[in-house]
Amino acid sequence: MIDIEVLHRVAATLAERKAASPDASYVSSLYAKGTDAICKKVAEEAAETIMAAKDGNRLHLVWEVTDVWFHTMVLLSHFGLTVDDVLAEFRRREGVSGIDEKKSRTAG
Ligand SMILES: N=c1c2ncn([C@@H]3O[C@H](COP(=O)(O)OP(=O)(O)OP(=O)(O)O)[C@@H](O)[C@H]3O)c2ncn1[C@@H]1O[C@H](COP(=O)(O)O)[C@@H](O)[C@H]1O
Repeated sequence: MIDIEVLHRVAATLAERKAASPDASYVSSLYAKGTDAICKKVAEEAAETIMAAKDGNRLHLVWEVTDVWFHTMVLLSHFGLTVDDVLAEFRRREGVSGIDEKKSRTAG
């Protein structure tokens, strides 16, 4: 199993890119364009993920999901958040059945 340290290293690079020139860094250029542009990339990569899945292309699916993860990490970083905030939320939800959680929303 590949460890998740690569996500932490990428997150650290994303934080560093806040001080970089948009001319020299794709991530800095996204920060400079702002929230709407970053969200647009997330939406584009999500659409490409759907197309890869519908084509049944497993390699493209991995590429596109990686693009989605990467661009959502840029979005988190833009808001001062990191992959650790998402991992903490996964930890909070761990073991809570999605079915039970949905039922609890309407209970009472
Ligand atoms: N993981 C990635 C990563 N994944 C995808 N991409 C880029 O995401 C961009 C968008 O992908 P597209 O297929 O939509 O490309 P495109 O059609 O040319 O983009 P548009 O013209 O539509 O904007 C491409 O330029 C990819 O190279 C990434 N760019 C950077 N990283 C990581 O971020 C770090 C910092 O990158 P820089 O800021 O560029 O140094 C890198 O060291 C990597 O670790």
